[in-house]
Amino acid sequence: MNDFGTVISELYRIVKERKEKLPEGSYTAKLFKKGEDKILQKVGEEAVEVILAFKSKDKEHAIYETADLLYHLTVALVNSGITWEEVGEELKKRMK
Ligand SMILES: N=c1c2ncn([C@@H]3O[C@H](COP(=O)(O)OP(=O)(O)OP(=O)(O)O)[C@@H](O)[C@H]3O)c2ncn1[C@@H]1O[C@H](COP(=O)(O)O)[C@@H](O)[C@H]1O
Repeated sequence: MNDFGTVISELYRIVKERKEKLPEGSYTAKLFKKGEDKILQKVGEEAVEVILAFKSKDKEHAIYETADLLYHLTVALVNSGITWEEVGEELKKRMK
């Protein structure tokens, strides 16, 4: 069992570093170079893929596509200067 918070924080850190350094050969850097419209388009595409994966009732496929969406959401968050901690705070506020 991994600690989801640790994994998502580490992913955020790596993605942020890619934005700052824009290394050659990095898919993440390529997304940042293409800009916001491309990043948000990928979030939309991956969301549709998540829906299709859940409809397929294939658990492994659903997990794979959910991870893809979370990665692309992380890129969108970094691009907008929003942290997963801020999203977590919003979720916490809703807890009853
Ligand atoms: N978690 C991911 C991750 N999930 C998915 N992907 C990439 O997302 C892409 C999605 O595939 P698609 O077929 O939808 O897109 P595509 O046709 O390749 O490209 P587009 O023209 O549609 O953008 C694939 O190239 C995957 O490799 C990811 N790429 C990177 N990461 C993380 O980001 C970090 C930095 O990686 P680099 O981008 O390689 O530096 C890595 O350490 C990982 O932790």
